[in-house]
Amino acid sequence: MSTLRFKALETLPFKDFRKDNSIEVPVKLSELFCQNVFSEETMREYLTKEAFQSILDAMKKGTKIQRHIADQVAVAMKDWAMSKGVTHYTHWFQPLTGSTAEKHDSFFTPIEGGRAIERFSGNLLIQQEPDASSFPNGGIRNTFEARGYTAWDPTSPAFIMGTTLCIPSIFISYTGETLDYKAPLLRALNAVDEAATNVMQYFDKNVTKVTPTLGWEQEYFLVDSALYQSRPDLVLTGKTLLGHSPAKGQQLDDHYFGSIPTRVMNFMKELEVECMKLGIPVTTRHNEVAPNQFELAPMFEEVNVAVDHNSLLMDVMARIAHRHHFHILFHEKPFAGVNGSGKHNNWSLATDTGENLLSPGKNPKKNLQFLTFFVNTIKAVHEYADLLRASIASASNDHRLGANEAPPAIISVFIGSQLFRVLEELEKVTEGKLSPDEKTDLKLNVVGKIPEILLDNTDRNRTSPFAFTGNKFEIRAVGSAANCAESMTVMNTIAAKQLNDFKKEVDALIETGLKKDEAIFNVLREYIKQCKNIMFEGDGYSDDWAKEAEKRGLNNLKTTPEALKQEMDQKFLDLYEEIGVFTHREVEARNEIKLEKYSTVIDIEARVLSDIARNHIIPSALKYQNRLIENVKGLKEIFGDKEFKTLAKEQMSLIANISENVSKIKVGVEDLITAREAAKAVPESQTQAEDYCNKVKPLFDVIRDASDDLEMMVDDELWPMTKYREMLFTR
Ligand SMILES: NC(=O)CC[C@H](N)C(=O)O
Repeated sequence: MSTLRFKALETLPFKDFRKDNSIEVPVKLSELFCQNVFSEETMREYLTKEAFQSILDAMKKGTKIQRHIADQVAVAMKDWAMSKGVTHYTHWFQPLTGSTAEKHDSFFTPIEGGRAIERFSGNLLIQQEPDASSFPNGGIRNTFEARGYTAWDPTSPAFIMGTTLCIPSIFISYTGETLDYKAPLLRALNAVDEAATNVMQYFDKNVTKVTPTLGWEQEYFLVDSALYQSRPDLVLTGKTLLGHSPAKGQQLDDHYFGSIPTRVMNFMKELEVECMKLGIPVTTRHNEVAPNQFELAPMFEEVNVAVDHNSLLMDVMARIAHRHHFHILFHEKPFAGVNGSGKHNNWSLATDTGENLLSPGKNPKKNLQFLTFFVNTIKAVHEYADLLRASIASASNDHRLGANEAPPAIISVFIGSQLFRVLEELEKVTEGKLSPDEKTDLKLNVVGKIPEILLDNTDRNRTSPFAFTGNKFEIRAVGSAANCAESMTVMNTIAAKQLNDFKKEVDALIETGLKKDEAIFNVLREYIKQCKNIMFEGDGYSDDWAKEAEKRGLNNLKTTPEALKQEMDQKFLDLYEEIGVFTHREVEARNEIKLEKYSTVIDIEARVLSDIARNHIIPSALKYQNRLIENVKGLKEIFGDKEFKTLAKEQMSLIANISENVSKIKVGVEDLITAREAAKAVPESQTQAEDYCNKVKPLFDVIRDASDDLEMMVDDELWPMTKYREMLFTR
């Protein structure tokens, strides 16, 4: 028993340090809230009135911060941070690598006479110039203009991690193109603010700002770190590339919402304390459906801050997990045969007068307002479904979509049968002017009924990629490893475009002499007719739905390369330019980056799988086969030619079976290597990704099937790979 698997398992027998790693948690978590954040309250304390007002204006109205104010803010930030033991600062940003980036610089500055001081200035706060040549740029940056800039985003508060002051920032190229997730998101958020505020003038002239909100739900797996280290596939790819499913998985539904294992609870508690200090308002924790799968969710926040908080959280989670001897898996499908992990994005729009625009109100006017934003959102998804699909595309999410409570790749909208009936009523609204009777009927019996309906809206559909859940839309298709900024940029861009179009159409009807409400009803009626085909209430996994969706003209972009190809449609390029979110060049660059990433991920998986198959699986299978051969030989020696044939029948069939699977693996690996090399040599990224998807990836199954069969034959004591049972049920 010399394999890594057994060494890892030996460390497990629940040594005390693994069991009791609990920390003291104050009863009032609220006391910790924002302790490490340069929050509004802290700013009020540390800044002059003028500087404080200027930051508030920047946050709320997007006004520019003047240089002398930035200097004051920098000094205040430094003083506050130093009072908490901070020595360094960093522009904290989110490049297209998928993780966060930080380069720490010290406040320490030598001055004349062998002396030194701690210094931080407005210049350094506003802009940094990281050596950025190694970040993904999709060909935007040539090496001769390799500089990139990070610029302070005053709309997301600075925070302290360890002994470093982190300043949320955007990341752009020397030539001004965005190279991160935040910069385009901010553009999309501004666009939807403007569009929604304009539409709100029909309903409430006091509204001067609309802020999109996001509440994400983060699903994840925890695996004992020793077991994790024993699986080269988990370490190098974040997922298991082989492994027979255990007899017991999630069939009994006994993990979901079950009592949280002590060691996990200790991890969660420490995590929550850290989140509180960082101002991440986490409120919910529970066991998810798959064994060793969990979820954490905060209160919703403004989208920009929510996105930053999610990126920050993922970083913090990984670190705290290590302290509890866990490794956290954010991969969307680390284990075959059980649920994968999503990051459902709950999206809505909030006004500066305190209203949620996707929540129906107390009177017919408010309900028409609700319907306006509700129908426009559905219409936006209808028009730009493929873009939404592309925003959630990744090699890892491909494994998750379409099974185990994750939605399929066909984008549809679920609103529940009762709201669906309301829309059907609205479809019947008369064209042009409405009679007084019809108006009253609409007010009382259709629009007026909405609040009641929603009170009773218990419909849930876990197979829907985009579901209305009473006062928000839940984008269920987003993967657990994704940066929510991607889907949020698309969501807010398409909502902005749709609301702009709506405003134009309603205004045009008002010009022809219709009353405002009549004009709105008329436009909504047409929208409902146009986008009915994207609404679907049934089972998203059924073959019937795939057929029906095709009839309805909805795309079923099953794989990332298909989705990314669609992203380059002229309609989408024009949309981005019109709303001012991306230039054509930026979209092309991002598309290129995603394609390259896809191919690279599959390439790495192919290599890891080949290595494991040849260096771990085949040798162990042969070792066991040799044992069997020895056994057969022994039987022959003892019992003689005739009798041994009956006695050794099982062993001989096993020997043959092992050989068959070993050859399948051997041939599979050879084919995989050939296909991988061919795909690697393809120069054009789209074709290359398609080759990796269609010619390389399918070969994984051949190897995996043979290996998983062997796992069931080979003596447990000789099997080198830590088993699913061990990874999923060690807590
Ligand atoms: N209960 C749930 O909502 C499960 C969701 C599922 N884990 C997903 O992949 O999205």
